[in-house]
Amino acid sequence: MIYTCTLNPSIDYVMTLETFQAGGLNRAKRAFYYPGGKGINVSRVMRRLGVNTTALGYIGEFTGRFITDFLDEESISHQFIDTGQYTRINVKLKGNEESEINGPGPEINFDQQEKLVEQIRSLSSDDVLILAGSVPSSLPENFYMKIAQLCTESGAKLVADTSGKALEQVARYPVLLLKPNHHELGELFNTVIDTKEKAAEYAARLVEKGTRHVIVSMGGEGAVYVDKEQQLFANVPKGKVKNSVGAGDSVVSGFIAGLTLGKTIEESFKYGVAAGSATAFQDDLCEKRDVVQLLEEIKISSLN
Ligand SMILES: Nc1ncnc2c1ncn2[C@@H]1O[C@H](COP(=O)(O)OP(=O)(O)OP(=O)(O)O)[C@@H](O)[C@H]1O
Ligand SMILES: O=P(O)(O)OC[C@@]1(O)O[C@H](CO)[C@@H](O)[C@@H]1O
Repeated sequence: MIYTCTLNPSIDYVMTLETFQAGGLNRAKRAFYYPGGKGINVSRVMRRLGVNTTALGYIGEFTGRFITDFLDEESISHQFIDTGQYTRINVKLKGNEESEINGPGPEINFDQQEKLVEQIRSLSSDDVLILAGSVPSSLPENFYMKIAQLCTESGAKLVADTSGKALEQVARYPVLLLKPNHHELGELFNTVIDTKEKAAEYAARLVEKGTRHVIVSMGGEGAVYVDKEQQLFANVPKGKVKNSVGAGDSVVSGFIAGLTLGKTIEESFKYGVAAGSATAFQDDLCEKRDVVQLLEEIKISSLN
């Protein structure tokens, strides 16, 4: 079974405006409400691509119920732990440029932490766990590392889409897939990554540490894939970016969905990049037909 884990889910309250002026009254033209949080986005995209997952993590109160109702509606199974506190609402403003205000997380007490640890401890080597998004400040700083350790012990395959300290911690474990963007990868190695060659060079260091697949997304500049055998570059399709929220999550979803459906690594990488761009080009997350349509615009070339 494939599980996603979102420690800090959200309702994404997306508002479109002509322009956004800080310090003034702004009126939105349109507003959308989506269940959010990186792991939840991965569950939603994978479902659309024909792969079922179970969503894990913490939710609470009516904002949490909005998420479970939405996932039920989309036939996505979930086993969330109830925090008894409001799931946050993240505000996404789409004016002349995109601005985001992400809420803090709830207080997760020791019992609630242990419940998640138990869920993860019960996974087996047949399972994949996709861990994505921020860690609420009430959780120990090494919580991602604890999860990585549990997966290593059980043999469950771990996928992580994170940054900063959490990325540094999970990269010490034998992870199935890491998908930093080029800024996050640069931050990890205290450097600036501004070319595909440099992205491949630093991704290869993660592979040396034990990660099986690394994808470095570089926004509109393309994406790089590295494993022990190959280093690939994919261009991204041309189009108008309407919404970058969830684009990175869609890359993870497309790649893992591809592998699950029996595609080759190269095809799965292409599928991931197509899913990322298909999400970037529309208001909500991508639909399968949009992903398939973009595939022919993506060319894969070798970097080694
Ligand atoms: N200008 C663009 N044109 C086409 N596709 C894009 C563009 N920007 C982003 N994408 C798509 O979105 C994917 C992820 O983008 P990015 O590298 O910004 O990841 P990220 O920072 O993890 O994303 P997120 O905004 O979801 O956090 C890219 O690999 C690509 O498929
Ligand atoms: O605060 P975090 O956990 O880093 O990010 C949360 C978030 O911005 O990420 C998703 C897009 O990737 C959104 O659905 C959600 O609002």
